[in-house]
Amino acid sequence: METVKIIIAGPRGRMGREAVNLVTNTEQFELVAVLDHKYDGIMLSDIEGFHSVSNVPVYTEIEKCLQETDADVLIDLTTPEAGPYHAKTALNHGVRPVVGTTGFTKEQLLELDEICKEKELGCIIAPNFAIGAVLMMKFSQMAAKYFQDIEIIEMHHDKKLDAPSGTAVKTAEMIAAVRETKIQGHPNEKETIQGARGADFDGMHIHSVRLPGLIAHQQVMFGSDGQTITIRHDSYNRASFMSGVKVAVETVMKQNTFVYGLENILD
Ligand SMILES: NC(=O)c1ccc[n+]([C@@H]2O[C@H](COP(=O)([O-])OP(=O)(O)OC[C@H]3O[C@@H](n4cnc5c(N)ncnc54)[C@H](O)[C@@H]3O)[C@@H](O)[C@H]2O)c1
Ligand SMILES: O=C(O)C1=N[C@H](C(=O)O)CCC1
Repeated sequence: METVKIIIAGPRGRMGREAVNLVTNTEQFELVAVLDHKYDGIMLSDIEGFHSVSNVPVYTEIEKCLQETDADVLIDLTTPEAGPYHAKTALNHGVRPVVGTTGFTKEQLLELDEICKEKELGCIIAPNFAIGAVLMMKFSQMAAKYFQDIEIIEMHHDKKLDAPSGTAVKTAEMIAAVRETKIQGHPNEKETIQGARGADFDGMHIHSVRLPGLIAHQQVMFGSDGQTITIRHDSYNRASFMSGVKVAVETVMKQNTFVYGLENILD
């Protein structure tokens, strides 16, 4: 495999730091630039925590970064505001996005799909890069064929911007694809405190927990007469996401389509 030249957006973030580690420690990957919202024009090695990373310029403007850098892939680990624009701009410059940033709307996903078709380029949007989380979603989809009453409880650290999590939305979408719409609970149920029953997705309920101490966790509960099943995944650190990022970068170089969800590229 030829060396893959990579830009990372959000390098100083919790995920971005892990991604810099991954890229700089993977033989066939090369970090060619980073995109931040400050420190334009300096080198990454001048920033605390990155002294050993040599020859990587910092940009604050994506257009300039893409024009001045010869890159194959943009890994985006930023915010729901910045991520969609970064992915779109990368594609328009012939650079393939691998996006971990969550909080994209359906319309934004559709637009990226259209640009991929037009440009014949690959793009991977993965709400969760942890292989265990992908299995949790697939197992939940399997269980939903037999258990139609479902509550999704996602639990994250309290610095998270979007709710529900991208993983919870993706799980609900995967379940909705195999389950007939069902309005759950008592037909006359009423919330005496707004939000008590969580968000409604096709009759399923999604509950978002935010607490310091947590990283990324989700349990999907299924109920039927006299029995329940709980399918749960826990990420205890952000290294848990990196094998998925590596597979996504390798895969996006080989295909020219839009992919939403790591389950679509894992064997
Ligand atoms: N897909 C996954 O497996 C996965 C796992 C963890 C987190 N996430 C998602 O990844 C994103 C980042 O998470 P995090 O915990 O690292 O957040 P974070 O707040 O620690 O990091 C985000 C970084 O993005 C930078 N940033 C913000 N706006 C920017 C811009 N316009 N240009 C360049 N950089 C910008 C910030 O300075 C910050 O360093 C979130 O959307 C989160 O939900 C996804
Ligand atoms: O830390 C976060 O933020 C995470 N977000 C993703 C989501 O929204 O599903 C995945 C796990 C970590």
